[in-house]
Parts: sequence; C-alpha cells; structure tokens
Amino acid sequence: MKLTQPIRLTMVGGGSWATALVKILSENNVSVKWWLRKASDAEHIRKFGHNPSYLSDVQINTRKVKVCTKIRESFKDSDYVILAVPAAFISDALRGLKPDHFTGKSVVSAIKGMVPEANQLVTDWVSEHYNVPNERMSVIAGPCHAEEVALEKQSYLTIASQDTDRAEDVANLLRCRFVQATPVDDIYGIEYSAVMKNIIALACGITRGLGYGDNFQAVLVSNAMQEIKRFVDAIYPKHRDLSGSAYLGDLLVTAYSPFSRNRTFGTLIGRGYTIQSAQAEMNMIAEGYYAVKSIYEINQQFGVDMPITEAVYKILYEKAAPTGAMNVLKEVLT
Ligand SMILES: NC(=O)C1=CN([C@@H]2O[C@H](COP(=O)(O)OP(=O)(O)OC[C@H]3O[C@@H](n4cnc5c(N)ncnc54)[C@H](OP(=O)(O)O)[C@@H]3O)[C@@H](O)[C@H]2O)C=CC1
Ligand SMILES: O=C(CO)COP(=O)(O)O
Repeated sequence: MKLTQPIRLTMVGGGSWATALVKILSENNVSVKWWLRKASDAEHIRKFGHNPSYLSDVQINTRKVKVCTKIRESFKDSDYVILAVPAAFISDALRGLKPDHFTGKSVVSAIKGMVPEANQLVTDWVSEHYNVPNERMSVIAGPCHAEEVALEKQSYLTIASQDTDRAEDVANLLRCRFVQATPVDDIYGIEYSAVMKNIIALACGITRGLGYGDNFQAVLVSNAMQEIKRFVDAIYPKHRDLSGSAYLGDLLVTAYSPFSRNRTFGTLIGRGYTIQSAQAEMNMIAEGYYAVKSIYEINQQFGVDMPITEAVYKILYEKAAPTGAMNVLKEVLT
C-alpha cells in the first residue's frame, strides 16, 4: 500500500544498518530525523549526502533525511523510532531521554543483540526503561545485509510485533523496489533467534579459520538450528516453524556470507587473533561477541543443551583454545 500521508520517523544509529535502512525509507513517503553520535559524520552527510564512515557509496536524500546529533531533538514530533545501534551501545545512544519522549511512538528495534549489562532483549530493555507497552514494539528481522541493500539487491525483511496491524504498518514503511516485508507475530522467538544466529556465525567463522571445510559447516549449521529451536522453545514456548526466512534464512546468510560481521570476527579468532586485535581489525561490531555471554548466562537457569554456544563462550570468555574447544564440539555434533 502506498503511503499517502508523510510519516515522521527517527533513526537512531549511524552504522551500516542504519544507513541501509535510511536508504530504504527514502524510497517511500517517510521523512527521517537521523541521529548519529559523531558531529563530523553528520556534517559530512549534510554537505555531501554520503555517510563517510559506513556504506559511503549510498546516496542520502537530504531533502527527506535531516541529520542531527542531539537525541532529544531527533525524537521531536516523530511517529516511529527505529533503533539501529549495536545493543551494547543502546543505553549510551538513548542517554538523556525519559519515558515521556517515547509517549505515543511506535518503537522498532532493528538490533540483533542482547543488552549486555542486563542480559535482556532490546525490546524488553526498552519497555522496562521507557515504559513502552509491548504492543507498540516491533522488530525488523530477516536475512538482509546492509551491503546488499546498498547495492539494491532483492531482499526480504520480516517485521514481528505482538500487534500484527502494527507489524504491517512498519512493513509498509520498508517495502520498496528491492525489499519485500512480511508482518508476523512471533516477536520474542524471532528476536532470540536473530541474536543466536550471530553466535552460530562466530562458530562457523572460528571453524573456517581453523581450516574446517563445507562438510563440517553444513553439520554445524543444521545442529545449530536444533540448538536455536531448543533454546527459543524453552524460553518462549509457541508453535513456530523455524524453517522460515526470519529464522533459518537469517542463520544461513550470516553463516555463509562474506559480508557477515560475526563470521568474519570468528574467522579471525580461528586464525589466532586475540579478541582485541580481531575487534581492531574490523571497523564494525560483531553482536555475537556480547550475545554469547548473555545467552550462556541466561541458559544457566534453563539448562538447555547448547554445545555450540558453550564452545564459543569458552573460547571468547574463558580463554579456551579454539582447536581444543572445537575438538570437543565435533564429538557431539551428529
Ligand atoms: N549491518 C547489517 O547488515 C545488519 C545489522 N543488523 C544489526 O544492526 C545493529 C547495528 O549494527 P551495524 O549497523 O551493522 O553496526 P556497525 O558496526 O556498522 O556500526 C556501529 C555503530 O555503533 C555506533 N557506536 C559505537 N560505539 C557507540 C557508543 N558508545 N554509543 C553509541 N553508538 C556507538 C557507531 O558509531 P561511530 O561510527 O560513531 O563509532 C556506529 O554507528 C546490530 O544489532 C546488528 O546486528 C541487523 C541486520 C543487518
Ligand atoms: O543480521 C545480519 C544480517 O541479517 C547481520 O549480521 P552479520 O553481519 O553478522 O551477518
């Protein structure tokens, strides 16, 4: 459905995904206030219509997109807020805002990570800190890399909300020449699954870095799907088909694409980089690094069998040698 009234939207975040989403929204009748934290990046976008730090080939339509570095100002008068910073930085990004600033707004998380200090999904954290009712929250999921959006490659998003009319409204903002968007209601299942596929991508990267091949990765990914299902069903029991693109599709793109931040980070670890040197090597954030700690800790209460998550946790947080941890894992995969 074409948007007849202009929609006013706040985009929070200046990285690759925020830039790609701004590009998608600019295809529609949406006027965007785009919050970034770096004044120099904001100034560059205003002057030249490109983000100098991420996806710098993307042309920003500065008639529709107004850039600002003051978070309160960016929230003024908008109907929708899209959150697109890594989960570890969400509290930094929203500092200075109070629950009143969220009143009446539809809040959309495009984040696929856990808030580390709280071990919470982003939607739970936002609801708790800013009193946003669950039915006003939604998430953007699906196998979709920012780099391919920049190239206008055909892509698919899934929008999940407890309120499916709201999910449809958000989907409608994002449908364009090269993006299809489908509304669904399994917000928690999809949000957890999107977090966990990043941990699996780390494992895929680590094994690649160690020299394992496609035969092993196929087994790793199919075991991973079962691990995700066990965990998500334990936390939010609901009938769900995990072969859908928001679950399996997102796992596959992250596990196999050279664009994947998590897979790249894992590959560096498998090759022997330290965590600090792998982080320094990448200009981008691998959410799985934070997520594996949260999911591992949450699972201490649930006791779900999660050998892949445990192997990645031990490598990243207990200094286990990748070779040894993967030797243990390979014995339990089937
Ligand atoms: N990239 C993708 O293809 C996709 C990403 N996502 C999700 O989107 C989210 C954002 O990822 P992505 O855009 O890739 O990340 P990037 O690594 O591209 O960008 C990181 C962003 O975080 C900002 N940042 C870093 N430190 C802080 C801080 N202390 N306070 C506030 N902001 C900070 C950076 O700002 P600065 O430049 O100023 O350092 C930058 O804007 C993640 O949850 C990711 O999983 C989801 C789907 C696809
Ligand atoms: O979630 C994403 C694509 O759907 C992005 O994460 P990665 O870059 O790690 O693949």
